[in-house]
Amino acid sequence: MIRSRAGYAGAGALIALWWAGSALVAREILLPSPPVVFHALRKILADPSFGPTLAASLARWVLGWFLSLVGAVVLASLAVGRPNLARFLRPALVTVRSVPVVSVILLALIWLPLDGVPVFVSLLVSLPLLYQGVLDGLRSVDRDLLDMGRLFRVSLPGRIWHIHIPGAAPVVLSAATSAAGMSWKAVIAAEVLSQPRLAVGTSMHVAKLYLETPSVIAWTFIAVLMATLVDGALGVLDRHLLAWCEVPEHRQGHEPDKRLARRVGLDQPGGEPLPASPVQTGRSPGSGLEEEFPLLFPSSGPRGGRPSAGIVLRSVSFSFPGVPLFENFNLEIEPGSATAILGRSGAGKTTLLRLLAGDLLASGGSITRSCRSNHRGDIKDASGSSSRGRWIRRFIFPRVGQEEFPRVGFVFQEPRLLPWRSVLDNLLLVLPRRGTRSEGRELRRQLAAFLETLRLPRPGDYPGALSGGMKQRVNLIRAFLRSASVICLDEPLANQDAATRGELRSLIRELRTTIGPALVMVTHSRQEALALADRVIILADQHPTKIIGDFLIKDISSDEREKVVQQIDSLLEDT
Ligand SMILES: Nc1ncnc2c1ncn2[C@@H]1O[C@H](COP(=O)(O)OP(=O)(O)OP(=O)(O)O)[C@@H](O)[C@H]1O
Repeated sequence: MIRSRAGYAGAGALIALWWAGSALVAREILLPSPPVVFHALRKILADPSFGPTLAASLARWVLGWFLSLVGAVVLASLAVGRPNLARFLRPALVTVRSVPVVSVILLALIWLPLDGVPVFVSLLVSLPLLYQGVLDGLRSVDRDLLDMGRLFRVSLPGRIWHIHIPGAAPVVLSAATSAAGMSWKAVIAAEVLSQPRLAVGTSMHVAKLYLETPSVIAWTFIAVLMATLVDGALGVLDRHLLAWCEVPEHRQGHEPDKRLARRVGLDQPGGEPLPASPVQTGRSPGSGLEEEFPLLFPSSGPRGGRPSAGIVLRSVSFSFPGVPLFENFNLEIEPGSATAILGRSGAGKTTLLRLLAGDLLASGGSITRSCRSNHRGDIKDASGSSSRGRWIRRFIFPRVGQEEFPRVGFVFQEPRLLPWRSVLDNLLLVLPRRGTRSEGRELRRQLAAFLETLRLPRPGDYPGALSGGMKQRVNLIRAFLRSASVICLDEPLANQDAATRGELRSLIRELRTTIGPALVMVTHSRQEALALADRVIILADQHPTKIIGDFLIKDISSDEREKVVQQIDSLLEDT
């Protein structure tokens, strides 16, 4: 209120100054008084050609700005992961940015028809700003979220819509607003010089020719007003888009999301949050998950059958530049087993997990994920050195891979949830889109009901409203959806307090018992490995690494277990 009062006072002072100046000059042709300009403004507004004139100028402006936005998005998307292309484009963009607008207009006058000049100028003036804004926006997108999208084989359009756009929007919008203001001024200047038939700039030029100073100032007012209105409209768009891609205050609390409630068909989504207690669904493998939640745990996918997958690594080689991590590396993960990988920091545990998950491609040897389908025998998904077919499948048609067994789920050390999406939408992201609206609604209903059985957060909550432990639960659930047949867990209990670790361990056991995948877990904690795994592997602290300990700890007596624990401890001390 105070700000707007101050603003009115400022505007009043400006008009008073103008009035006093015009009285002092006392020549209308040099500085007309406000009433004279107001009169000229009324005449312009009453003229039937005013609407079409303004519309034509706005159309040129918007067209040029929009083409520039499209060009900026294309160029920046290509340049974002390619530093050489970004460097290649830089001189051209710096040149365009540095050339005086009037030079651009004069050249455009030589090259283009009159109507095209303002559009071209608007495009060229906006392009460097928009390109830089989109590039900075895309660079600011969280890499971890992008990795998550890729690992869960979210389709390219899905990743663009759910991760890239919300992640980049704040930076892009601010650049788009600045570019819009600059290009409007450039359009008016281009119209003054090119004089297309219907144009604000042409009208100003004509008024100036006849020394109608009040009309020139009146048209200037109209131009300023239009720029202010468009700025305001962009501000509204800004707020709407930011509300969509950011986490507004009210979503961080425990307010019920009524729209979501309707979407999932839950009667009381805003009820008290369920207590964070260990999960007790009392299920066992094959206890009817497929019947109760057929869309989450399909029993008759394209290949059919409850999955029980294993992974075999044969003579695998893999290096990062200057770090030969694996050479002639062999490992076999049994279907349905739970394997813990221990070793010093830097030994290559996470890299091994990403190779198992298919996120990294081995440079040599073979990695075979296979599962026994109930319906059609063995199904294999072999990967080794990269091939074009595999590249196309992973990046262009990731859903195709997702529909196939064996599916691999991944649990990250940190939750990697989209902050601008609810828990439900975070989980839906990794599930295939349903064909019809009713199928989609049914999928959401089943997901919400499944979360309820697991005492997970209310589906409408946003990650910002959840505790670290709750977020990690969602992270775990996400990996187990769609009947994943192998789950890779990268230090899933790190950064949690003792009580939460206990709850998360219970959840992992529960999900494993209920869904039945093979688990491969990287951990630094011997206790965790012993609590969750039935096999412990220890990697040497050397490059290339090798397995220096491989212990089966399932169904062994407490004496044997004691011995194994001592051996593990001594190997971990030696590494
Ligand atoms: N993207 C990368 N580019 C280059 N080197 C990498 C990359 N990722 C990992 N490395 C290197 O590979 C080695 C193994 O890394 P990795 O993360 O697999 O080890 P880790 O055993 O999981 O370690 P930690 O327990 O600390 O997570 C390290 O020396 C690391 O510096």
